Formats: sequence, structure tokens, C-alpha cells
Amino acid sequence: MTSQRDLTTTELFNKIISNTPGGAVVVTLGAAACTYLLVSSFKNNNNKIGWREVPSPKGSVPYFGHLFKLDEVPVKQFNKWHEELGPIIKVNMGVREWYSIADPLLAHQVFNINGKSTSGRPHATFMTECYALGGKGIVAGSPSTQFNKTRGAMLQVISSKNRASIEKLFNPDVDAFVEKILDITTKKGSVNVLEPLHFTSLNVILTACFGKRIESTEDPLFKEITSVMSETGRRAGPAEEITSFLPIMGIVDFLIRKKRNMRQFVQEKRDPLFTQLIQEAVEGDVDCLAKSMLAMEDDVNEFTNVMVTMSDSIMAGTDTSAVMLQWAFVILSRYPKVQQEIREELDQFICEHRRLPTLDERESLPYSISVQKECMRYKPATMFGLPHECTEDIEVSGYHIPKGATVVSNMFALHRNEEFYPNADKFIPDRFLNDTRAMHQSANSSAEKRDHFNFGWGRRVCPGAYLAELEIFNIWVRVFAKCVIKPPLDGNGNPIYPDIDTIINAGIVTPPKNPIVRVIKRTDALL
Ligand code: HEM
Repeated sequence: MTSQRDLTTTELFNKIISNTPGGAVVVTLGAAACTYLLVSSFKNNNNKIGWREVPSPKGSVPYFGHLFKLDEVPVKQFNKWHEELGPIIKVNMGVREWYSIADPLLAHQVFNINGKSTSGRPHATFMTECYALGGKGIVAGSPSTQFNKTRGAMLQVISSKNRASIEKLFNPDVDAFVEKILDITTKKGSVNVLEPLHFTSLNVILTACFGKRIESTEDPLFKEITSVMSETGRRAGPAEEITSFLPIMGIVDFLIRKKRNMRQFVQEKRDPLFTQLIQEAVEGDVDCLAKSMLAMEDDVNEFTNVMVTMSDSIMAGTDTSAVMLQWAFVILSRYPKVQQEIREELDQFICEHRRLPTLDERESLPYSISVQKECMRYKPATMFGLPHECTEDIEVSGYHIPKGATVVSNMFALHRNEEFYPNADKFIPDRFLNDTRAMHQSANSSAEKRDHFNFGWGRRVCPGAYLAELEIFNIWVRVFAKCVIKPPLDGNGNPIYPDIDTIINAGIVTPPKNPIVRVIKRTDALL
């Protein structure tokens, strides 16, 4: 998921206009409005008799819909509309109809009970046609035999049965991460955990996918991967994919030869990088996802399918885990007593076993597990997860959602639902004290039994949830066994508490504004 900052609607249009041969835009937008008015006057009414109409906010304008109503962080406006109109709303994103769901039970009905009809992905020129090479891999494709088998292969390889071998590969990086944040704090007085977490998270995925790690941010491979990732994120973003919302802008895309340009990027930058990584993985002696997939049955092992799946994993798995951990650092810097309880519980395990616990032993750390889950509930890593597409008309709670609609789960509203989470606006560290279940297992339960909804839904539920949980757990126990997290200090020695109210729109992910803390070495560490 991308680390590129999203654009406001106004910025987005300015950018399009500045990149486009002048008159074309004016002609295009004029034509767009006329075409829309003409077409919409012939359009059938989607509301079937006897079904409730999904409420839609006021202020939708022809062709552009509600796009001009959205600000830098669209989910905030969506939430205001949900407060006014209820748990399901229809927002016109240009010509696309987005149905946003803010209630866990309703979301379960939409994405799980009706999963057969709501598990498509909306078509996008870059992601579907260019990046996914016409539907390969997992993220951008719609369910097919190859898609199901590829997801299955990933779940089989990145699973608890391979826990020990996966974490053995990445734990040296986690140890290095802890040393790095301690060292930076010693030298500079505080540390911005964004970059070290991004680097560590990338290495976790690289070791799982290719059995390979990067030594430092100066490594040319690191620079190449981050450049390809950020270019992929930019091209998948709304400014570049504007034709999905305003198809008439396809004329502009044609004039600036956008699709050819997208294909060129994939062929000249993305494909050679991943081809090389996969070849090195095959020649190496470390077990990894790429190698395992290439050794599997026909539907999975086709080279382009493996290549896109590896790219999916890096794109979907690096920033999401890093953002979750950034939030944990900034939240916990404000809660010294919570950290003390985390340390006491962890130290008890270390005293008994003379080593750190593994994820399989999470039952011994109910408080830590509860705090991890509460951090994820309190500050979700994404705004809307990834959008799904309805491939058939469906009916939920009397509402009709038509074929072709985009359906999104509103992560912020879902996690502040008072019926599911009493005092939802409060950070309650022991909220999940009686729920030490693995998060990836919980993610596959019915809504009432889930801890949180960060890993999405149904047939598309995040296949990397186990790896994410493994990474989070291993970083967590190493940090709290050795360190105390504190807020940075101003010139007078007063704490500057990190801002936990501002949410940044960084594409799909929503990181904190300035994840700057002090990480101090524990003087009473047992290991
Ligand atoms: C805290 C960390 C993570 C969060 C919050 C997260 C969240 C999500 C969400 C919300 C989705 C969309 C689900 C849906 O469409 O309903 C998703 C999909 C996906 N995630 Fe994750 N993810 C995380 C870590 C990872 C990791 C580590 C990997 C790497 C293996 C990964 C790989 C994927 C893939 C391949 C998909 C696409 C699934 C599909 O389209 O069927 N994720 N993730």
C-alpha cells in the first residue's frame, strides 16, 4: 500500500491541468458534463421496488458527484456523512458509486455473507491492466481459479507452521532496529521511527518473499525497491487514475500517452527488478515464498503470476505494518503505566524461561496482546482497506447495492462503533484482555467474534495478516524487553507529546503526523 501522500480534490485537478495540453482540459470537462447529463437522463433507476434507498449526501453535482466535497483526508467527510445519514451511504466519486459501510454487522453481511458477489476489485487502468499484467497476482485481480490458488499458496507458506524459519530470517533485522532507535535517541535526543520501521518492515517482507535482506538504506537495492514502490504507489493513486472516476479524462490520457507510459514503467523498471529478485531466490538456498510458489502447480507457478504476487506483497505489506507500529510508538509514549505493565508481564516470562517469548506463546502475554489490538482499533492503518466491487446486484438489510458499485469498509467508523466497542473514543489498554486469539484467526470469524477489522473482509481478507502479526509481536517483545518509550523533550526539558489526533492521508495508509519519540535503554533489562 502506497506511502505517497494523497491529493486533495483541488490539488488533484490542478495537477491534471498542469500536466495536460491546455485547451484539452476545458474541452474535456465541458464534454464530460454534457455527456453525463445526456447519459444519466437515459439511465435506469437502480432502486428496485420494495428496497430501501441507500442515503446519499446532499451536494452531488453532475458528473463530478461529491468529489469537490472531499478534503485531504476523505474519510473525515465520509464520517460526517455517516453521522448524518447512518451506517451505509452512497457517495458519488465522479461516475463511480461508492457504498461506504460503517457498521460491523452490516459490513459482515456485505463482504462475508454476500462475499461471492462483493469480492471483485474495481477496474483501474494502471493497477488492473498494466501493474497486474491483466489480472495476475492477488491485489488487483478479481477472483478466478488462479487467484484462489495463489492466495491459498501464500497462506500455506506464510503460516504458523513456518513461524520459526520465517522469524529466524528477520529477527536479526528486528534486533538491529532496536539498536538503531536507541542509538539515534542517544545521538540526537529523539528518533523519528518512520524510516527505521519502514526499513525493517521492508526487510521482513523481503526475507519472507525472497530469503533476502538489505544491509542499509545506502544499499542500491534499497534505493531501487523504494523507487519502484513509490512510483507504483503514485501511478495507482487518484491523480493518475482519474479516468476511473471521470472517464472522459481518457481523452487527456490518450493525448499524453499515459497507458504507454505506465506499461513502459512496468516493463523497464518493475519487471526487471522482480525478475532479478526471483532468480536470486531460486539460486539461493533459503526457503521463501517465491521459491515455494515456483515449485507449485500450474495455476500458481507461472512466472508473471509469481512476479506480480511478490510485488503485491511488498506493496501491501511494507507500509501497513510499519504504520501500525508507528501508531503504537506514539500512543504508548503517552502511557508510561501501560508500558510498565507490558514490561512486568514480559519480564515474568523472561524470568521463567530465560528467553523472549514467541508468537505461539502469546497466551503468556494477554496484556501485551490486548494493547496491540487496542492500538490497531484506536488508530486503524488504512482509511477504507482496499475497495471491493459488486459483481452482481445484492440486497442487505433491505438495501440494494447494484452490480458495478464499489463497496468500501470505513475503517475509522467501524472501529468507533459504540455497540462493538463501548467508550470507543477512549484508548482502553485492557479492552481485549480476554481475547488472546491470533489476529489472523479472528479476521476470519463472524463480525461479532472479531477483535478488529484492520485486515479487511471475507474472500479478500489480508493474506499477509499472519506475517504482519509475527512482525508486530517480534518487534514488540524486543522493544519492551530492552527499552522505554518516552515523548521527546523541548529545550527546557518538558515533554512534547506526539500528536495522536491528526491523521495523514498517505495513499491507502494513514500514519501519524510526526512519529517522533525518545527510546531509552532499560537499566533493569533482564536480557
Ligand atoms: C498491519 C499490517 C497489515 C494490514 C493492516 C493489512 C491490511 C490489509 C487490508 C485491509 C487488505 C484488503 C482486504 C480486503 O480487500 O478486504 C489487505 C490485502 C492484502 N494484504 Fe494486507 N495488511 C497488512 C499486512 C500485510 C502483509 C505483511 C502482507 C504481505 C504478505 C500483506 C499482503 C496483502 C495482500 C497480498 C493483499 C491482497 C488480498 C486480496 O486482494 O485478495 N498485508 N491487507
